[in-house]
Amino acid sequence: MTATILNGTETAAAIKADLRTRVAALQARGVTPGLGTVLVGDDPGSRWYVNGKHKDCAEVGIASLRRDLPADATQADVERAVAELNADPACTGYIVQLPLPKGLNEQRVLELIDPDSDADGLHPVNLGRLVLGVPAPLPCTPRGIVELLRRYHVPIAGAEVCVVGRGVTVGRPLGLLLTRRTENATVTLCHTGTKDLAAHTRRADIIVAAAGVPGIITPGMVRAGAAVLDVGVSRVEGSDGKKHIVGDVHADVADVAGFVSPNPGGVGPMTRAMLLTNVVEKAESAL
Ligand SMILES: Nc1nc(=O)c2c([nH]1)NC[C@@H]1CN(c3ccc(C(=O)N[C@@H](CCC(=O)O)C(=O)O)cc3)C=[N+]21
Repeated sequence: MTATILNGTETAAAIKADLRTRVAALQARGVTPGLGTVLVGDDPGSRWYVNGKHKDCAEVGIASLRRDLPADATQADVERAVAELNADPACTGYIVQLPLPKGLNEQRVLELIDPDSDADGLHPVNLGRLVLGVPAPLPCTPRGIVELLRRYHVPIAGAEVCVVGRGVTVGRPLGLLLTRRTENATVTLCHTGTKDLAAHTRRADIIVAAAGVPGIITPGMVRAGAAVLDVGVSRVEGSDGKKHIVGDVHADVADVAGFVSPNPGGVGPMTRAMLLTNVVEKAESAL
């Protein structure tokens, strides 16, 4: 079997085209949604992600509010940037790019974000709302995964989903999202401490690999025809001495699976599209 590619780049482009129309409708009513970012330091990866988010905003018509702080910014500096964005009426929602440089109290910063300005859906109050089933901005990567599956008509309701990874940005909230009544999947949440990982993945209709362990999902662990989504982001040095991004899914899985998400070009672009969606939805709901 050669798998159908779950093309996140193409799907994200379609979502952005739809958002452009919705932003134009908002602007016609005098509302311009704004996305804020707080970036601390000069980690090239973080800088690249934040630049990408502002490029996306420009494409869709969302205003960009950027707070770039130097690597030696103090806890008070970061907290001031957060307080400014909380108070800025032009800021529909914002994110604090993670990880923050060492020495800064990340948890404290995240808790200072106004939950109603949290574009990431990662504030403790919004994660709590997800647990309770109360409307809230949804975490972008889990939402992007569900949206990608939907657009390729991969059945979710009643499906056995094996999530590999218990991280706060992907695995854990994805389990919560997929088990809501509206998604109605059965989820097994595995992680690097799972005794017999293959026994769990082999039963799954959908495998989401978000452990951050290169190649942890091999062809023998995948049921024929299953959907396999690769969310792993590991930077490893190639034979050319350059750093490359490698995912959690072995390339040969595409010979067994029914659907695979490429990496890059799969869940990453969907994450960005869902961040924009959260901002546009918030602006629409405030009308
Ligand atoms: N507050 C916060 N919110 C985040 O959502 C957040 C964060 N911090 N910190 C870092 C992670 C990582 N992340 C990615 C988003 C898009 C791609 C993406 O679009 N990747 C492309 C290109 C990858 C490449 O070539 O480097 C792709 O997968 O095709 C990747 C990674 C969001 N994160």
